[in-house]
Amino acid sequence: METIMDNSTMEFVQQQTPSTLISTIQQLSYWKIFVTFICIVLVWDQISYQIKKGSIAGPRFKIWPIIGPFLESLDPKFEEYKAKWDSGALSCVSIFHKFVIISSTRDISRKIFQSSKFVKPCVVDVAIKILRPTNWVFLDGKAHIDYRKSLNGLFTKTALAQYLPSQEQVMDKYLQKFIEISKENNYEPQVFFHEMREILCALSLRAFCGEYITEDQIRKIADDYYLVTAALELVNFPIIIPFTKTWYGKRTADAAMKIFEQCAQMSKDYIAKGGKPICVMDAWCKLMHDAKTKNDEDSRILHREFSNKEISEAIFTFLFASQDASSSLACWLFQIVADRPDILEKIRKEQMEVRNNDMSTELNIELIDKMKYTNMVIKETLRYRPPVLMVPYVVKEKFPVTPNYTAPKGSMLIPTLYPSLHDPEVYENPDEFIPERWEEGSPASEAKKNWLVFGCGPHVCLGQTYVMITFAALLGKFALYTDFEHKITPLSEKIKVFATIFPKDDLLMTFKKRDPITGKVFE
Ligand code: HEM
Repeated sequence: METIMDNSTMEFVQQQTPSTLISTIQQLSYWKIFVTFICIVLVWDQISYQIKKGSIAGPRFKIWPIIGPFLESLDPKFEEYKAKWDSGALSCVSIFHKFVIISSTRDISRKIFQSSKFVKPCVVDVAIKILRPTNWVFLDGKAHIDYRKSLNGLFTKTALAQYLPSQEQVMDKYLQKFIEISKENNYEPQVFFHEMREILCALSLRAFCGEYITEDQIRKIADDYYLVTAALELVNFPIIIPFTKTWYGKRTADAAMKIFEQCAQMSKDYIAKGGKPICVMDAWCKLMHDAKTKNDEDSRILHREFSNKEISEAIFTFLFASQDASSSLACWLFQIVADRPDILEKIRKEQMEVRNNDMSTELNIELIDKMKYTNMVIKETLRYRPPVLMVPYVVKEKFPVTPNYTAPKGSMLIPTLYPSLHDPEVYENPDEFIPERWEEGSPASEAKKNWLVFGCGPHVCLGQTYVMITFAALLGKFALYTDFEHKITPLSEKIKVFATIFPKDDLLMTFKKRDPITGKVFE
């Protein structure tokens, strides 16, 4: 029934309402105000979630009000991620005020990677403090593209060839070390997860800083680096409080960058004296040095004089980007190859052939180019167990991801890599490890769009060629000079998520000395 009020009644109500409201509020206890406020926040939290969610997959309501699945995110599980990817091409969760959208198809993931107008890489708040706000990785748009152009030259095949001799020395040293550690443990399988992280850190630091960095400095950075990984976990307190994870992480990063600054100056001096580049820093200093004398405007802009601080921050980002992903690859690669003696045998055969059975052959790019089968094993490992499962981006402005869904500004948009790499239409029996699927001209090798291991678009991995070359060299040498065994446990094939992914049993292995010519194994 409609109620009709005359003018005088209306005036009365208008005059009375504010004071009635104030007196009603005055009569409310603090407790009632508090409860009302909480109710409004809870209702708003649910409504805001519904609006942002729209038609995409995700929990019908925020089961845990406000916090969402925060507690689950403290201990991420691969199986839970997988269930999320399987739930829809786009799915969502909301944790506190953050709305997170996950894409699981190849084409939507590629679209996100390539839409720098709408998205930029998303980092946890504390990363800006640890990597420093001045760091190049936080650049966006044209500034980022221009900076990348000046760095791309440090990771070309020609440049990488210069770093191989120093890397080979590191491989030889750790080969002996792995054998000694195993011998001390009577060749009983033991956890090799930490050793894998250490060798990868040492390999990177030698490639990046050459001989300017000492063995002690390498060991110190390798030992402490896990503090940086822990500080940059997805869920961490954004303010740096003394003696917390983030504080230790920042301290470690600052100490490493101080060392890199000193190395940068040594490299500049060496190149100024006409030295030949043998590491990333040298290659960078040489580009800067040559640009000064070149009559080429572009090259002078790209290779302007970078300060030692800038170089040190960039080198730290290389270490940061490589350390976890490369360690993950190393763990899976050694486990998988050790568990498949037929594959190991083929690698050994190829390694002997490319060296013409001459064990004095030193590593070089031509040699690595010939390691076709070894390369296929590495590619298949990256496909089978991609170290990076997802790459978080943040939406800069409303982004029409599909014709039916627009991602709201400020939300987190996460393209995933795993589903594209396990797509049964491209990779037959995707959950089986089959290096031969990478033969030239095969469906897998032709499906370039599915190869998202290193991302795609303007932020595509700077180190991808470095990864393929370094690992072919590493696996080849270990296959020739060691006999390695892996102890299979029920957890070996299970995936543990720690920034990247690792075998859940932390890789139980043992290494014995092997004669590459006769195949004789020494105890
Ligand atoms: C198995 C090892 C590695 C994997 C799986 C991997 C994967 C990735 C992925 C998925 C991205 C994000 C790409 C995107 O957003 O489109 C990335 C970025 C990056 N990676 Fe790697 N990476 C590896 C090793 C390395 C190494 C060894 C280096 C350095 C030498 C490196 C340097 C970088 C850098 C600097 C970026 C950021 C590039 C930018 O923002 O412009 N990565 N990597």
